Amino acid sequence: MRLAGRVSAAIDVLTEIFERHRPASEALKDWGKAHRFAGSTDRHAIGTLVYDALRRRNSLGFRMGSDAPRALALAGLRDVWGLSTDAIGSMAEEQHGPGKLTVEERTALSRALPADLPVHVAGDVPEWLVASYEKAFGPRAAAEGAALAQRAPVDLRVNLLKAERGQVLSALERFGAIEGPWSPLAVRIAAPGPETRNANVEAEPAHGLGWFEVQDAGSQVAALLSGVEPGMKVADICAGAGGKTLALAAMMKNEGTLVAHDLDRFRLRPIFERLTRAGVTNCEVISAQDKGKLEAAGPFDTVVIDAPCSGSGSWRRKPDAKWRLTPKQFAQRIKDQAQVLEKGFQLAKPGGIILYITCSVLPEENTEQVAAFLSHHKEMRLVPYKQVWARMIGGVAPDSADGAADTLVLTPARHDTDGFFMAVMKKGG
Ligand SMILES: C[S@@+](CC[C@H](N)C(=O)[O-])C[C@H]1O[C@@H](n2cnc3c(N)ncnc32)[C@H](O)[C@@H]1O
Repeated sequence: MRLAGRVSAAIDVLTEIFERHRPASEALKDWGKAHRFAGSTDRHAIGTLVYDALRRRNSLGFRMGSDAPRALALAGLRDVWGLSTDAIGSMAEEQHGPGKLTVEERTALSRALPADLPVHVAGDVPEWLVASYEKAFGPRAAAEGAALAQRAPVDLRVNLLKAERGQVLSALERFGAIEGPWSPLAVRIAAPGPETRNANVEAEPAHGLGWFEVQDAGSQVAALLSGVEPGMKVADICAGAGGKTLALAAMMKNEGTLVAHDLDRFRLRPIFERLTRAGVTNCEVISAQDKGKLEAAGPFDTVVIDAPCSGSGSWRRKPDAKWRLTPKQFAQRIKDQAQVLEKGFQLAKPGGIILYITCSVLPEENTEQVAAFLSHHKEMRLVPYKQVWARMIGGVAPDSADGAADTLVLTPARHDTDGFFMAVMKKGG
């Protein structure tokens, strides 16, 4: 396929996503199934344009005066792919292309945008969340939003139960793998562009051997700040597919007890295969159907709560979720977090640690949630994250993106990771 055909396909996929409220990944998969003639390079380029347009829906829509699929795709070619208006115009008129540009489209594609764009446009943030962004980041709200609207690299966590970082770097040399930021276990592969294919690292023998897992460097830091050590009794009570669980098991060197639990047994399902591949031998998986079993396994030295959240810190990777989130869902997540924090409190032993994590940058889910929890539990206190960082990671800990002294917000703009929040809390003692 030539670019013209790929752009038309991207417009069709965006239409499907908007009109039928489909997740982008599913809409793209279905398009591929229905157009078997398209090769993997075509599918990759179409997917790249779809995701680029979704990440920057507000700013691209502002440029065009419309956020219709065609407008977003054309503006994406201009603002993200760097094509000139003339190049877009010629492409559009080719066979299978999206059709001749109108005079209005040409004007919109050629104009310079004003410097003082509102935050929801400059930062590609849903308008109803601007107040939250400003609460977190003050005058840097737009810059933080804009960084969350860029393509993201692929980060891997080296599994020390099976390999060293040097081995993984060598195994993935042809993908241009380099050391990732902050975590001593992080390996990074640069974000792919339209012409550079995604590194399908999970198809590599080194992945099959359990040498690494795909995990953002920020998520790796979150696991490290749990402070867990070999021999401890640890519960990961929102384990999902086990991203943090695997990291915790490696930190424990398979010594001690690790319990992985999740309310949703379907989310938990992939954990079994992942634990086996990673060589984890000290983990017991307890689903919500095993009534009373989690409580009976406690109390725990450390309870890790990787809480359900808006996912705002992952919007580089799941940009459609950014526009799908509703105030009602957001309010529900906040209630869920309060509930799971209570559960964690019950499970932690006196003197134990609770690590509260979200993959969000929004204060309602982060500092405000923790403040509410601490106000109900006078025996809980925050352990400044820099103390734990010094012990577990070493070197100078970065400042939190929201300026907080004791809790840490990592962001793409400030730390070159996905957005994450972590609060380490101690129960009495
Ligand atoms: C952010 S995801 C976990 C991601 C996972 N820890 C990882 O690293 O891949 C949050 C999880 O919390 C689970 N969850 C929500 N409410 C819960 C509750 N009250 N108790 C336990 N798990 C809960 C959800 O099913 C979801 O799998």
